[in-house]
Amino acid sequence: MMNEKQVDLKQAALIGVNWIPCSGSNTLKVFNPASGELLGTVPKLSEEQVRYAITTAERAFNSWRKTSINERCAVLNNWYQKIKENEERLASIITLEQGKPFAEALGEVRYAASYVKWYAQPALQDNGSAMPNGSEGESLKTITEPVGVCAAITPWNFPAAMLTRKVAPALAVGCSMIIKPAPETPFTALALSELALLAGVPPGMINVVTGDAQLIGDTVCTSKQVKKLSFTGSTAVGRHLMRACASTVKRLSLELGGNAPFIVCSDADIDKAVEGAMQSKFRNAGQTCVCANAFYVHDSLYDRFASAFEKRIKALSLGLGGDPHTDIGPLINERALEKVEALVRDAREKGGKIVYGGERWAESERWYLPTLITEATTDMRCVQEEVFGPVAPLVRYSDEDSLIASLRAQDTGLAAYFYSESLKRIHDLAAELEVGMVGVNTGVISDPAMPFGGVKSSGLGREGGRQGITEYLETKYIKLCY
Ligand SMILES: NC(=O)c1ccc[n+]([C@@H]2O[C@H](COP(=O)([O-])OP(=O)(O)OC[C@H]3O[C@@H](n4cnc5c(N)ncnc54)[C@H](O)[C@@H]3O)[C@@H](O)[C@H]2O)c1
Ligand SMILES: N[C@@H](CC=O)C(=O)O
Repeated sequence: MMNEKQVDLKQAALIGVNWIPCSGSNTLKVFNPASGELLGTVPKLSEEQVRYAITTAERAFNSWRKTSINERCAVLNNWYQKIKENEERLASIITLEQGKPFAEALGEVRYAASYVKWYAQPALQDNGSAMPNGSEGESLKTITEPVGVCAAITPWNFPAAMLTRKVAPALAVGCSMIIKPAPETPFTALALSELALLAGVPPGMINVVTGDAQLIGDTVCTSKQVKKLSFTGSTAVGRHLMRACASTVKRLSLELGGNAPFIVCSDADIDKAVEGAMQSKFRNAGQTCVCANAFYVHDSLYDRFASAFEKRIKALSLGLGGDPHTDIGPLINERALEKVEALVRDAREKGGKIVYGGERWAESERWYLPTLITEATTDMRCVQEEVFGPVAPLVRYSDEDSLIASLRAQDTGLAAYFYSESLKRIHDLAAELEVGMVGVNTGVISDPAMPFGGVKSSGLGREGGRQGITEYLETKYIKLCY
């Protein structure tokens, strides 16, 4: 892994071909979550500068939309190659500003690149249809057109993948982008955008605006020039942006918070379930939107599952992201740590048994110990809310129908996981769970070729797969009489 000097962090915003440097004290400071050290700064753009970025994106859109699919896909392929050639550098930036172990950061860069490669396929694009049996003298058809200038607001937990998952399909169909990265992790977005320019993405097609979230959000949401907003982040901010977009009736994609149940059915293979639980819970120290949140374990194998899970959790090693032995990095900031502490305190007060962990790491206050809570109950906050940390509450259940009914009543609906060896149960449960994505006998579901997204308050729309393309297209119906 490289250090901050070796990776040469781009401390600027990007509008068109211009890198806007920091000036004076009007800057955002970016810290290394593992050490608290200042990594660098990016400028806080003014409203006028954000408006200028939008106009620049509109100008770029007006020529890029006329290019051929093959030309656009060739540029995306070049971008993919540049990302691959720079994967170690990009992964180092992610570890420095986000904290995840370097191997996970490298995994994220490859995952991010896979979206660029996926959307570089011309055959994915639906170019409309014709009605075969139109009446004599008329033709009925539809064509698709890029929606126009788009805005992407992205979170800190997957600063590379959440960006390419939006930008690649947008560019593929001809849209330009204004990107607002999370203030904690702007350098990954800036490095990816620099590589896009080097790959031949025309200036203005990708603009990175840094600064005050509220100001940038209000400016893009109320701009008539911006035709679509794609947001990934918390449900609270998603709701706010949805309201702000109402004035311009903007197209919206919202990838919001989850609370994924992980069910271990009475006929589950315990070893496989524990393996899946480890992968699903502790990736990025639990700071993943599709992380298993609470575990619902059938009474008949609760104790065996808990003891095998405990053994694996105790073997996790905490440390710096650059250390190849590290499984768990720091949490992103003090606010995140305090939230996890509050949820564990609440579980303890309500009778949860802290079998392992339950506090900050003695060696550094920036890490939270991987934590196992048994005898968790559904009234606990760590079961009801998205923990976003390395805490695994285990709820005991015996009646599957009432469990499913209570999960269906949840407000969130991003992902769900379950382990079972019965074909009938697999079929029935996958249908009954009210979520956008289901993992059956696996703890890992993400794939660029498949639609990612949630239902209920977990969001609107899908990213990835063929569906990810249609989010950036309008359909036009043409009736031609001759
Ligand atoms: N469904 C998904 O695909 C997905 C993926 C990753 C993360 N998430 C969710 O994101 C959350 C964690 O990320 P977070 O803490 O960065 O979320 P967040 O909502 O606080 O921030 C996300 C982005 O929104 C920006 N933002 C905040 N307030 C804003 C405002 N008023 N106007 C405009 N922009 C604003 C932030 O600066 C950041 O760029 C979790 O809930 C997680 O589940 C969801
Ligand atoms: N890690 C997720 C994104 C949300 O955090 C993914 O698998 O795409």
